[in-house]
Amino acid sequence: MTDTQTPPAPPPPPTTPTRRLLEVRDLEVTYAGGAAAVRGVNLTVDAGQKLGLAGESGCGKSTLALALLRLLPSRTRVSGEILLDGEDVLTMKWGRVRAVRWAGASIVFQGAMHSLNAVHRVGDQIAEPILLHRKATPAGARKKAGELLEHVGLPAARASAYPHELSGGQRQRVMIAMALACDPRLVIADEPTTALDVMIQAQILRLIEQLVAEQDLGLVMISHDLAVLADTCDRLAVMYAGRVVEEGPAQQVYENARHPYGQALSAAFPRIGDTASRFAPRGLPGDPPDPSGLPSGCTFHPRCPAALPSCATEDQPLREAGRGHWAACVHVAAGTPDPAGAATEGKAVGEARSSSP
Ligand SMILES: Nc1ncnc2c1ncn2[C@@H]1O[C@H](COP(=O)(O)OP(=O)(O)OP(=O)(O)O)[C@@H](O)[C@H]1O
Repeated sequence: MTDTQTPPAPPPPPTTPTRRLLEVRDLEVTYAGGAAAVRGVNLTVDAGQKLGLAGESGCGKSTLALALLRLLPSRTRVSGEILLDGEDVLTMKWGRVRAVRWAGASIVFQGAMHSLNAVHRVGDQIAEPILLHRKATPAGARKKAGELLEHVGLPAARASAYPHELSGGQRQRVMIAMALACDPRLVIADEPTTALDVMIQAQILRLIEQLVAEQDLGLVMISHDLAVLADTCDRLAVMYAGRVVEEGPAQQVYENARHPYGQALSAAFPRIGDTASRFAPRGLPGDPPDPSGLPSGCTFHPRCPAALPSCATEDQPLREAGRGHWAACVHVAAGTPDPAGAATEGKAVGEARSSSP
């Protein structure tokens, strides 16, 4: 060997394997009265990843969130798989479900005033799951409640306050502290900022982002507001009539939605710097369908400005519309242009995508 010989290539840097926290496969939820609220949904969330779920009222977002922790009414039919850290929530024994509810995954519900108990001090409410799930002493649970309050930006002394003594933003911080009480790996936030003014909304969103990054949590954030989700999340899934009709990188779905429903939703939430033509709301006629009697074919076709005759009879699978971007639309399948720009010919889910992107 001479000293002019090329040295061997250094070993590749070690890569941290991604940890899959949630995998939802073919989830179907039908309420006792026959409402098919969630239909064939596939989703994944990895540690440190933030998934936004968007869609109009009634499209099944909250039903999906409740299904994740088996919080649906008892006569609801649920099928598919919900793998939380590899364990199927749908087939777990109840004792395990109860354990998983705080420590595996927790939910921040919309409207903190209604979710908190008005007659108990907020510190006691945060301490309760710690006492139940962490075998802590009352003093230890109270201490941890104070620390959690400080972690979400409130003085520990506010533990002695009742919910009505706090502002809306402070109550939402309490809800977030409570959701973190048992160190969950996944947090589901259902409209966490809906009732708050814009400034407080921004603070709560930044707090959620900070906590996800610090603790390498997985986040499923639900909102009807695509702009809020695009600003906060890495990926966006758009639901319509119980199905995910579009999914992809958050900014890409927001800026260049490929499903006409995603486009309509995106146009309804203009952003700063929009041109006048983009700013003008495009409007979407009609209402979402009743899940007890869904239209045939693509369920969006009665409201779709780009519907073809075949859409009334043929539903479309999610197809790749761009890198990591999927949409269930005949125009993606055919590679025909759409109002948002040039189309990419799509591969059907079965061709290129296993359960989820
Ligand atoms: N307990 C229930 N029994 C029967 N149908 C229900 C029940 N809860 C919800 N639904 C129906 O299921 C569908 C989906 O509702 P869901 O609350 O999941 O939608 P959503 O997208 O979360 O709406 P929102 O943004 O208004 O909360 C709706 O048509 C709703 O009427």
